[in-house]
Amino acid sequence: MVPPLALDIDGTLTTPDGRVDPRVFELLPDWEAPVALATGKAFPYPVALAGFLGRDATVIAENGGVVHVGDETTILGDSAAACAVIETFLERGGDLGWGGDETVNRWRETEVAVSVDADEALLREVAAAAGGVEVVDTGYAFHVKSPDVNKGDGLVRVADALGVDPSAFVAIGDSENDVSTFEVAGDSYAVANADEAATAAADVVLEAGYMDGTAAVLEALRAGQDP
Ligand SMILES: O=C(O)COP(=O)(O)O
Ligand SMILES: [Mg+2]
Repeated sequence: MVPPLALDIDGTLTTPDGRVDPRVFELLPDWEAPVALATGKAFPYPVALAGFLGRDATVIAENGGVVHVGDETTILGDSAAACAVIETFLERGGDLGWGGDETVNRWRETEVAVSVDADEALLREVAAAAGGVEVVDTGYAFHVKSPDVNKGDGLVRVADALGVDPSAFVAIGDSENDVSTFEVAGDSYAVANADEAATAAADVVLEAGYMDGTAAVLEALRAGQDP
């Protein structure tokens, strides 16, 4: 029997150049246990991925700000403090770095994502002065979010709704926004490209990066082996 999964998306189910690795579509559609997609991306992205996998949308989005399980969506984060920080950041000459009519934040409900090419020092200075927010660096974006939500708490909520012990989950991820998931899941794996925080928090650091690492874990679990 395979375990339930908590899977990060960027850096974990993707290739180094940011594509969804095709093995995602071989390994996950028929996974015979819940698969929670736990991501910093805005809510529609993991919902779409789950849909294209032919699976129920079991989703922790926006770093835990939005959780969807069964037929219920719960908004846990509050974007007010993050939006105030972004307003000041922009007033002080900062730029989100996504270009014109960007789609990174268009459907984001509880936090604001800023490009890794943006002025990090200014963003952190404004965030620290305002308080009530944290800046999380996923390697793909800086997320200005409420410190009161995270993927791990989202996973507890998902597990409760599914009637599964959170420690039954196997988690795989690559960055500091996965640390809370690793703390909740029974077994945690950091892919080889993981940042320092994820590497330190994981039970196991994989030899292979991106989906090469993730696929190795999933294939072993499917074969009933210890990854
Ligand atoms: O949205 C990001 O910055 C990273 O997304 P991830 O949590 O799926 O890696
Ligand atoms: Mg990631």
